[in-house]
Amino acid sequence: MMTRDEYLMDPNKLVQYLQKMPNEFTKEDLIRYIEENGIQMINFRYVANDGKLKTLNFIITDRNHLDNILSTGERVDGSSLFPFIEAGSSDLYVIPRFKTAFLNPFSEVPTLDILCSFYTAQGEPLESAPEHILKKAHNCFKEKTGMTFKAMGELEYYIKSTKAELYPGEDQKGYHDSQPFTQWENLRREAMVLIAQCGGKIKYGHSEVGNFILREDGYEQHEIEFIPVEAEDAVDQLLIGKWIVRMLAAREGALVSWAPKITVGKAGSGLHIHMMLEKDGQNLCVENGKLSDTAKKGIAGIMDLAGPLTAFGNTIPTSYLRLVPHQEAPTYVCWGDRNRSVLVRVPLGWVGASDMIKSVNPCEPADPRDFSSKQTFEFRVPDGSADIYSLMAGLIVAGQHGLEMDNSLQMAEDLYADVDIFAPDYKEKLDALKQLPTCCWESADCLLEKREVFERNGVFPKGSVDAVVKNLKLYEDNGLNDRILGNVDKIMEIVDTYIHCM
Ligand SMILES: NC(=O)CC[C@H](N)C(=O)O
Repeated sequence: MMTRDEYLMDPNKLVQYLQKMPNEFTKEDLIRYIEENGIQMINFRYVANDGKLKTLNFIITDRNHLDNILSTGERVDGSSLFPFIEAGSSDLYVIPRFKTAFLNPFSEVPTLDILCSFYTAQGEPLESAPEHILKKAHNCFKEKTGMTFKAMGELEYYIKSTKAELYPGEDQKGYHDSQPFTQWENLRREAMVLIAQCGGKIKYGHSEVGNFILREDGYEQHEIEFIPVEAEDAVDQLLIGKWIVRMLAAREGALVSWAPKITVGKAGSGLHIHMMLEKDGQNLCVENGKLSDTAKKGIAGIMDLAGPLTAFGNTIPTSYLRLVPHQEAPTYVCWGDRNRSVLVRVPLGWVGASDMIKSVNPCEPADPRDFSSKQTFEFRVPDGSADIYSLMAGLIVAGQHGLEMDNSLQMAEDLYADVDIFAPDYKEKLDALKQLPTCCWESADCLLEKREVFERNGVFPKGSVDAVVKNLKLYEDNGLNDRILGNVDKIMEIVDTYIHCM
């Protein structure tokens, strides 16, 4: 086994150490690591209200300066980062979270990046910062339920292809394509390596359904999926993942888009979130080989708040072009197993998998417990326009809401759909189901209607719900919503001009 010292002296081992002992990593460890590994720069990275990754560079020339920034963070202009902060009293502090440190894979000189939290000039956490809201939501969840909320995201994106003359793939049939039918597998693989080096836990990567080969400037769709970790880490990993994919694409002169929909009638890009509820290291989503009541209650909470959750997860007009039937995106509030037409999907249960494995590899009988530990439930509504910190906080609130509601199990039973909900013989049941909002305005109204649930226990401060609502309503007020929804044939140009999403 490597010792703490050996880990800290090897630049490539930093991530492994931090994953083992994240909370024991001190400022002294960091300084030692920086000095022993010849780190020349530090980047503070943070996310304010627009969901974008921000950067502040420091060059390390003097030990006192280094000690200083690590101890007290740095002052920044809050009014340029958060719309609700006034220029008159705008100073904020960004304080590095040591356990998030990673070696920047793109820097010219050895550089350490550290994610930061926002604090006020009085030294209090900035209540309305999404990262802080997420922490509050998770702490409250842990305290009230005794469980840990784990999650992982699926990053779906389009990347612009150059014309593939030799091996054009088939339009909208890109799922799990291999090179050379897909042009950007290398970039995806490189991204996976770099994300892992920066601390991301990845499950797999593959090419997705949506590829447009009929256009001169075709697009290919890809996906990178993570492994469940604590909610805060899951979000940090998605943030870094998006940044790495975009950086690699920029290096190739290729455009990456997280836009929810780039052509109507073709596959959109989602940001599905899988969730898992854990206690003492045990996944509580499975009980006696079946989906547990705990998981069903969590699912009910998410269904009950599905409308308001779109306010955090589907934040731009094109988000609502994605939520249409027959495109593997949800439109109605219901849940099911293995079913991609529903709002919450319970992926393939692994009950019985032990026999399956034994029959393929006779000498490797599988332990069924290994499979039940993987069980998650997946919220399929969000897309790349999500402010992922607020969205995750919202999901935690919704999960807790479901565990506390009296009628959760009844609701789960009533809203269970075991078939394709768009099949003709399901019509009557379909008509009885609640629909998701169809534009930003409606999602803002849904959030306003349920704001009390999100504001409960002080998780979302009042001003932050208002800021989310204001942003959503702006699209109607400035006419962008009408321009997009009234010109769906031109959506590509409009999307190109305005929105490629965080
Ligand atoms: N395989 C899938 O689940 C595809 C999802 C789909 N691209 C979406 O918009 O959500």
